[in-house]
This record gives sequence, C-alpha cells and structure tokens, in this order.
Amino acid sequence: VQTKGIKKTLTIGGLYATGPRTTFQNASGIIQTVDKALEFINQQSQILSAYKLLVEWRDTKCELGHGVQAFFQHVNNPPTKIMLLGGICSAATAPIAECSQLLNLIQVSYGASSFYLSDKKKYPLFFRTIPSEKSQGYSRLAVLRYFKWSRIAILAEKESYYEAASTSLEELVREHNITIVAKEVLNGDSEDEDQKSPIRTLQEKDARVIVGLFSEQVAVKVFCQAYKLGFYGGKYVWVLMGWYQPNWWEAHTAHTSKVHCKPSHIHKASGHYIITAFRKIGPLSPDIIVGKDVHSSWEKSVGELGLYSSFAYDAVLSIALALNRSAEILAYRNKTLDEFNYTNSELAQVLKESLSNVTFQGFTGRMRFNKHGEREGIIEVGQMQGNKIKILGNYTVLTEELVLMSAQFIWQGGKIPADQMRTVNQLLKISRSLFAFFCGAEVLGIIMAVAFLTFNIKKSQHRFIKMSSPRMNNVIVIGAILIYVSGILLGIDGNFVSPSTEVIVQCRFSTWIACIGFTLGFGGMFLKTWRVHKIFVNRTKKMVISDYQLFAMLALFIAIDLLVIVIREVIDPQRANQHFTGREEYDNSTDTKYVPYYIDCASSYRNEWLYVFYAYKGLMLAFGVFLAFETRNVTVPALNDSRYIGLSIYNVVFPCALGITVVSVIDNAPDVWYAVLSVLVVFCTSITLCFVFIPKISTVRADPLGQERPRFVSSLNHNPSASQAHPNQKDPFQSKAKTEAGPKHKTSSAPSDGQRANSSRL
Ligand SMILES: NCCCC(=O)O
Repeated sequence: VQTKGIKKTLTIGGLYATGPRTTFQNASGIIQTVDKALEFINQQSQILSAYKLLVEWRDTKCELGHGVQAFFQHVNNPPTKIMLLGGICSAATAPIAECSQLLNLIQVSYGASSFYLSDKKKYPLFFRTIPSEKSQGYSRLAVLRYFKWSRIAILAEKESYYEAASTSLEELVREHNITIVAKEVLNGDSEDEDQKSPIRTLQEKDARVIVGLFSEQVAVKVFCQAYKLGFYGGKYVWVLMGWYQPNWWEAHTAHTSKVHCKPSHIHKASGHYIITAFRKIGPLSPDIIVGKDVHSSWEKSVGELGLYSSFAYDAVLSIALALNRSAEILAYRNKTLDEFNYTNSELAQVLKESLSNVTFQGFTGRMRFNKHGEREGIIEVGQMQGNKIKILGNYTVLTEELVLMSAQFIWQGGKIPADQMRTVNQLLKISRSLFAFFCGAEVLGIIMAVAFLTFNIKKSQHRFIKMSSPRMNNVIVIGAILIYVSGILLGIDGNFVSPSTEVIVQCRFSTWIACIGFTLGFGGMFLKTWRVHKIFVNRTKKMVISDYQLFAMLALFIAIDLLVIVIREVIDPQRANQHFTGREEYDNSTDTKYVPYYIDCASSYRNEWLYVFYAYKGLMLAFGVFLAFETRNVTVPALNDSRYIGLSIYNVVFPCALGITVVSVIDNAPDVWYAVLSVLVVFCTSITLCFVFIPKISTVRADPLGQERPRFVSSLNHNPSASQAHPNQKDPFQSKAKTEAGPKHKTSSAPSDGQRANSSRL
C-alpha cells in the first residue's frame, strides 16, 4: 500500500492526565514512552510501511469533565483520529469510552483498570492493555486464602472505582466462605474526624486483615487515625492498592499536617502491608523488537518513565499491529485506512477484529485481549519492607495460580497475623483439690460403711441386732457404699478422661450406681419397716414376712430400676455434649480468647427421664414416709427405725431439693455443682447410715451379751384398742407364723418363744 515513499499520517488521539489524582504516573513519562514506541513503529518496514503514526495529546486531568472535554477536542479538531490511546484514569476514560464507540472510535487504554469498564455492552470498542480490577480481586482472594485469612474487613473510598472494586471483592470472597466482619466507606473529601469511625468500627469488630481500597490521599488520613487509635502493629495486616507512589506517606504533607500526624506515624501504622499490582515488566524482550539488551535497558528506563509506561508501550504496539492487519484486510476490499471517518462503522469493525486478534510478546508479557477486550495478565504480590515494596510472588489470572515466596514475608512479631483473636475452647474441669477433698470424704464414708457392715455381720447373733433385720441392714450398707462410689465417679471428668469416657463414667455409671444404691439403701430400710408395719398394723390378720419375701420385693425394685435404665439407654442414650457457657475470657498478652465449656450429659428426652426417676424414687420415699408415720408408735427400738427413717427422709429430701435447685441454676460452674452434689452424697448417705447404725452400736456396747430384754410396747394409730400395749398383753408376735430357729429367751416382759422367733427375723 506504499505510494512511492510518501507515507500517509494516521493520527491517534492520545489521552494522558496531569494533576493531583495521578500521583501514580507522571504524564511526561507516558508521552516519552509513546514517542519511543512511535519512533520504533515508524522505522519498521514490516509494520504500517505506508503510514506514519502520530499521537496528538489531550489532558483528561483524571476527571470526568476534563476527560469529556479532551474527547470533544479530539473529535472536533482535525485530523480525524483513527483510534484513541488512553486514558490512565477510569473516571475520565469511562465517559470517553461510552461516547467514542458512537463515533466508531476504538479506544485502547493503558491505565484505566476499573471494574465497570469491563461492561462490553456499554463500552463495545474499549480495549485495555492493563488488567482490570477484576484480576486484582482474584489475586487478593488468592492471597487471603494462601495465608488462611477467612475473616476480613473492607475499607473502600467513596468513589466509583473503589466502590466497584469493593462490591466485586465482597461477592468474590463470600463465594469462598470468607467472612466480611466490616465493610466501611470512606469519604475522601472529608476531614479528620470523619475517618475516625471506620477505624473504630474495625477495632470493635476485631478486624485484623483489612483490604484497603482507597487512594493514597485517603490512605494518609486512614493510617493517621489508625496510628492515633493504636490500630497497628503485629496483629494487623493491610492489603492495599499497588499503585501508590514510592514514599507516599511523605508526599502529602498538606494532608498529614491537617490531621496532625507525622509521615513516620503513617508509615508505621500501615506496617508491612501487602499489595497486589499489575505486572509492569514481563520476563522477556518484546518479540517484535529485535536487538540485544532491550529488556534490561527498558527495565532501567521504566524507573523514570513510570509504572504505566510498559502498558503504554504495549498499547502503541497493539494499535500499530491492529492497524497493520486492518490495512491488509482493507487492501483486499480496495480500501485504505485513511478512509476512516467517524461514521465508518465497517472500518471500525475491521479495526476491532484486528485488535482482538493481536498477539505478541510485549514489555508487560504476552499481549492478547480476551473476547471482552480485556487483558488477563499477571498480578504481582508484594509487601512493604523498610521503605520499599518488595515483590514476593505473582498470580496468573488465566491459570489461577499463585506463587509466593512466603518465607520472605516479614511479620512484626515473627508470625503471620491471625485473622482474629485465637479462640481456645476451654474445658471447665472440677478443681483437683475439690475432687481430692470429696473423694477423700467419700472413701471415708465407704470405710465407715464397711465398718458398720462388719459390725452388723459380727453381731448378727446379738439379740438386738438379730431383731433389727440384719440382712436388710447389710443391704442398706451396700446401698450406701454404692452411693459413695457414684459420688466418686461424679468427679471423674476431663481431668482424668476424655469427653467420650467422661460421659460413660459420669453420665451413665454414676447415675446407674446412684440409682441402684438409692433403691438398696432406702428400699432396704423401708421394706424392713414394712414388715414391722404388716405385723403391728392389723392385729386381726397377723402376717409375718420372711427375709426371702423382702429380698423378692427388693429384687422387684431393682428390676424396675434396671428396666428404666436399659430402656433409656436403648431408646435415648446419653451422649457427651459440649455446653458453652456464653462467657468469654481474654488474654491480651497471648491474643487469645478463651471460651469455657463443660461436658453435659445430653439426650433427647433428658428431662422426661429425670421425671421418671424422680417419680419412681419419690414414690419410694413417700412409701417410706407412710411407713414411718404408721409405725411411729412401735416403740421397740430394735424393731422400729421409723423415727430414723423419718429423719433420714427429711435429711435426703430437703437438702436434695435445695441442692438440685442450686445445681440447675449454677450450671456454668462445675466446681459448684460438683461440690453441692458431693455434699449431698456425703451428708445424706452418712447421716442415714449413722441413724441406722449408731443406735445399734451404742445398744450393743451397753449390752454386749444381749441379755437385756427388748421392750414390746406398741401403740398403733390404726388400732386404738391395741395402743399402749402392756408387755404382758397379747402382742402381735403371738401369731400363727411359722417359727424359725432362733435364740429362745424366757422373760416375763418379753414375747413368747414364738414371738421371739419371729422377732429375730425382723
Ligand atoms: N490504574 C490506576 C488508576 C485507577 C483508575 O482510575 O483506573
């Protein structure tokens, strides 16, 4: 398409920006870069040989109004621009891209990275060599996941670029089960005090990992407040934008003096923050630029040309290659590039198609646009170390691969900050000394019970003991021992065993043993009283109940216990349940939150089963109360324990009712409930045993040979005629009951031999 060495000029509408919003890139660096790229292209005989590329520049000042003005200046002033190059800020680029497509102008930006420019319906002719903010979002997510931070806060500037970034990041992290504990919006124009509340909110929410989506001007205010509120140090880590200028904390002295912070305070508060940034320089030289050391000399010049110069260079190369390809296509149609005008949609489509297919090795890496005109580049991950950002890895958007040199990250305190205070679930245990105390008391109780048992067996032939149902007394002692044992098991908790064993020992064994112990203890006591009652209560129909019958009754009681226990364990077994108390304790020195819990015996119908046990045992106690009342006037000490039964029931029911109430109210303190239940076990069991045995021991001690005749005086309320019976009066033991072998004593005040024989069985 070359016409005898005379090259036609194709003019590109260039958009750069100056002013306070472009601290990340100086305009002159972009212009110099583009000049270099044009110089290279225009020297090439293979690329656009018939054309000379030229760029005319307009300043958008990174603002919507100036951007629109720059665009109008481009299109209203000749020559016709074949494409637009730029801009660098989304705020100015977006309105231009919205209008430029209506004039069939392809726009290739080298710096506008906003999320919303990805909308291809709104911006169909918009391309960019810089990856979009969306890629940044993916890389931030990858970093968060890499460091296992699942609890973050987002602080975004009140500006459409940052708000769009914040919204997309929020959606992204939520999809990956990362909790956003706070999402705050910062008004970039507001003064000092307005920036306080977001930091306070972060403090209140205990945010540790904060993604900061704001400009460096706002960063100065944010970190000043963070410094003042002490929201900095090893516990916190910020993930910030990657385009802040070097030493940005020193570059806004007007702001810093207003907020009364020194640059060093701001630098300190931002700490070892992490950045994600577009990779500016690829590993290789561009494949369309031949020559040695191109790559290294470019690396050197990027320092002065600015961070976005590589993207600008690659944008110019992309435009040139697209124009070159389009010229070839148009040649087949007998058309040329210089025929382009703002109404020529056919040519615009050719240009768009050509640009979409451009691919080459650029300064920023492999250059190609996806079907949306977007660059899926590589995102660098770095960390502020000293006064500089050190690049420590990268994220490839296409492969979703993050490579980090994690060992080279620096963390204040030497370890990766946790995303929240370390939470330790703390198993509440019974204090060992308390356990030792009550265990000791219960062992002493068992020793006492064994002593009573020994006494009862040894003295079983003593007249007084013989008359007091020694076998039933043995049963009472065994019941008491079981209650003591259940008390010991009650203290076997996390100090000694695992929760699963604890539930077996504490919830099952202890309950079962206590249940059987209660039945043996009180059952034994009540049954022997029942025998007295049967004898004394109805003199017309005298009944003598043998020990075997009593044991059969006892077996029935135990069978009921076992039945209830087995049914419960089959249909509603107890399991260990972690019961959290709702309290929290903090240890700031170790940055740990302790959440106390205890192991609870849980089952689906726990209360219902308790009611069943209470009802059954309550009936037994009521039976005992009834018998004690009925036999209250049987004044044969050896026969009748009614007074002691009454006292025992009193000493069991009232303390237990009180204790169980206390335990159910204070269920968050194992020491308290253990102490209360242990006191009940030790007190109730010991006092009941003593009531049963101490009178017997004192009687035997007073009359070691058992020669004293027991008095047979009874007065039963059911039979007034029988009340105050005289010893010589015919008494209930003169029954037709079968006589058992036993000591026979002759005494005028004692029952007859037959009576004595019966009494010996009682
Ligand atoms: N890429 C830095 C500038 C951000 C923007 O306005 O697109």
